Amino acid sequence: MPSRVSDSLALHPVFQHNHNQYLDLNSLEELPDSHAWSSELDKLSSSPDDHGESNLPVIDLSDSINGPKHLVHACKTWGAFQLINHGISNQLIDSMEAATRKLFSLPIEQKLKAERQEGGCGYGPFRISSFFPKRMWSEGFTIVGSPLQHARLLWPEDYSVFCDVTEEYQKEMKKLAGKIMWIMLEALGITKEDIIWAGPNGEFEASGAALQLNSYPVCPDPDRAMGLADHTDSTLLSILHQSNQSGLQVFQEEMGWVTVPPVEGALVVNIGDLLHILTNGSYPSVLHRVTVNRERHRYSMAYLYGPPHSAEISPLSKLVDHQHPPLYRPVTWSEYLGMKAILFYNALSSLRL
Ligand SMILES: O=C(O)CCC(=O)C(=O)O
Ligand SMILES: [Fe+2]
Repeated sequence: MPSRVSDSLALHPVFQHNHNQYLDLNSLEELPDSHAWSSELDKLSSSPDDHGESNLPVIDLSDSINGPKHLVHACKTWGAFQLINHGISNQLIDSMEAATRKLFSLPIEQKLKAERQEGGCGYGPFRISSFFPKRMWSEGFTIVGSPLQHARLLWPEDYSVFCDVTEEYQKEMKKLAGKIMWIMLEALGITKEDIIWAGPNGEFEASGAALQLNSYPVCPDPDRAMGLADHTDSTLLSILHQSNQSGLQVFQEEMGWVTVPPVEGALVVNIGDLLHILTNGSYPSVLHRVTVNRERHRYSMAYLYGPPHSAEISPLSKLVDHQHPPLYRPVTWSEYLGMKAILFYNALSSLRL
């Protein structure tokens, strides 16, 4: 049984890319055939229905009267929201974004020194790339715990700046994720005693997480390319910072694909599959994807938050009764990552009772 998130990422490797996979996207003037995406590759109709102004709710975490109410409504109807006044300093977010830009601006040969091995941490394409015959217009960097080992390969002389900001960012994100969890759960009548793995103080001390840094270079033919194909996250929830460039879209039943524009100071929160299971479907996970553009390089930082590695996640007993039977069988995060690596879109439904 793997003991950590990084071990289970490594145990469930994705398609092994060879080096010519790593075209330097920044230097291409035409879209290569390998990256020419066709609409059939998307699960849902992929016409980029840009609804202009997003209606994704913006929630003010400092508003203790209305904030929680609006947050819960957003979870039920959208599976996502933008969060402002979340307490993470602009300075920390800016420093983390600067570190992300610095990383991706390294020459490709340098980035490949920290190439992701066997599906775990490091530099490489998105893990979900294996499910698609075409490549996505993006590059990623996955961090679980300390990035020291990889940062040393990238910047032998000067790795501590990257490590310090990354560790501080992860620490703050973990606190924020725990806070959001309790707002969501308390609204459903769940208390600290109901979730053993929340720990004695309900602080989710043993929770697991990965920090996924993403880069979407300027694209010569954005209408035929895909930054990140539609997917749900295999998390409890994910907290995303997007640089000042739109591209993220969430799928909403009535509206189709809706663009989530960057809002000054806001973090985007997405519900993942494990919270969907835990809440017996009350908070559905949200399908999302990323489009690219020809004007500006886009970056994002996704904090992927999950339960302790071996905790069994199943619908909370308080949310289950005769009228509401449990919809999913128990699963650990590790097991679920393994299922997602094989079944992808069908992983969640394969757990249906
Ligand atoms: O870049 C984005 O906006 C989204 C990234 C994302 O969905 C992910 O890393 O899972
Ligand atoms: Fe995602």
